[in-house]
Amino acid sequence: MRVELQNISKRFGSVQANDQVSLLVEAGTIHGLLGENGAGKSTLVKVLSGFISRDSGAVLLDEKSVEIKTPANAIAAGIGMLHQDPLDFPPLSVLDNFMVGKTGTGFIDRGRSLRQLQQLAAHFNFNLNGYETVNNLTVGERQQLELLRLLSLGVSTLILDEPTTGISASQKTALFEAVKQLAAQGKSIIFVSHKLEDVEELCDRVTVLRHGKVIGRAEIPCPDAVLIEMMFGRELALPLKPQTRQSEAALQLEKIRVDTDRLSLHLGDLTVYKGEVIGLAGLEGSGQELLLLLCAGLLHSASGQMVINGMEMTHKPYQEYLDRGIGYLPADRLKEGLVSGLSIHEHVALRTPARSFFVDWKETLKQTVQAIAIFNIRGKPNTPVERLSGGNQQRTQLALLPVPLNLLLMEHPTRGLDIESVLWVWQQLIARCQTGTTILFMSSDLDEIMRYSDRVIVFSGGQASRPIAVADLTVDRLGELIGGRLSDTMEPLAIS
Ligand SMILES: Nc1ncnc2c1ncn2[C@@H]1O[C@H](COP(=O)(O)OP(=O)(O)OP(=O)(O)O)[C@@H](O)[C@H]1O
Repeated sequence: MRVELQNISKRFGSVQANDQVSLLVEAGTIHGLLGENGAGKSTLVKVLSGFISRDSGAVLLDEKSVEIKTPANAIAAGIGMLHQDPLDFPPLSVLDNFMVGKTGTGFIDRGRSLRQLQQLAAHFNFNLNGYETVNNLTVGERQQLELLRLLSLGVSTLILDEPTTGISASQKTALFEAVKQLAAQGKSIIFVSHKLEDVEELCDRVTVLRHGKVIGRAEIPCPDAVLIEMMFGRELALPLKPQTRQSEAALQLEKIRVDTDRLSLHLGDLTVYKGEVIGLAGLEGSGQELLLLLCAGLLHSASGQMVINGMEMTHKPYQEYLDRGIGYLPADRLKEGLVSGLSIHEHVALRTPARSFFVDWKETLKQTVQAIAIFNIRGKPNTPVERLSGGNQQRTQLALLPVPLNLLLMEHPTRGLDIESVLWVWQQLIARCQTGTTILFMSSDLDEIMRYSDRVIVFSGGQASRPIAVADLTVDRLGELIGGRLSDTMEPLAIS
């Protein structure tokens, strides 16, 4: 199906999110939509998929004007969207989720739906069990399920909003294979992404948005520098991470065991040094999150000892961790890091230690204005955090970190951020390391782990490898280590 958006405009209060945006996607092609955080990409695809109503402009499918006011209208018109955070029902089974949205002659045939699910899954090489609860699936598997559901509803235009964030390398390969197959069958695909390597691999052409307007279009292949110049209006330089000398210990762990309902984490002896950056690699749920939560004081160990900056911290209350300058940056910015409904100013007030019973709103407003300027946040003191774009939410989280910061624990620090924000975030973090902050971070982006870590620990099923110097690794080797069994490939950091 040929999809055309003509002069779409959409305003949110004072923000012109889309300003006369036009986009043409020919049937059988994959069209990339690029742009910095807040450029207006999600707004545009939400207009097309019926989640947002436009102020003006037109949508044409196969050259006929259509009115799309709801997601159901969009599905009826053959347009489906795969959201970055799957919009499914986690307590229900895979099959129940697959059947959502199916309308028929009164009752739905579960047996037939199951067969359809199995056929589609086999066709795309997805490993989905209809009776599994969606809660137990990885983000990648939930995405596969949603893709099959949309296909079973007969969509001929598929929108993918940053689909490679949070999925494993093999899931990405399977997804890309499926998307290429769908395009070859004549479906039109819109691919929203920040990752230029993904765009290069998948797309036929791209449209670049900046400040709500179309800034340019390009055929792929196209040099990264040209796309970056279009997205940001300038060239970007990679921040360099100087090598850290291993002198003073910042974090010492001894024979740690952490037990949760899902997983037990076993760690042997580990020393991390002041100013060091340790990358935690592994499939999601392999234990790296538990290590971060333990070091942040948000989870207690069942056994073992933890010393941070020379202080015994095992089983100390959370407030002590805050007092010692230990910061934690969760991956889910809006659920765990920030409080939806509160403004940037209210967050700064919450973070500021109270000198009296009353909040000093004048003083905290001054601090907020300063933080907005220093961290280059696109928002006003009274902007509710959920209205900020992903990159600006991350800048706000960073602005709220304690000073001084001795130990920083981060889950996916740059997930969903545009390239400029990624570089900016790491510039700030490297500067912090040079003043003695130690960083432990987990990421599914192996390039990020290789680029910024001094040493890498690979996790698998609750076990961790000994730290490996990045100089002794390549991205491919790291991928192999993540995919393999620890005992086969490297020395584990397990309790002896
Ligand atoms: N519901 C909303 N209410 C108010 N402002 C909004 C709303 N949704 C988006 N905006 C604003 O519209 C602008 C465009 O946002 P949009 O989410 O479309 O950008 P994006 O290119 O998808 O960004 P990102 O890459 O960070 O997801 C931003 O300034 C954002 O803050």
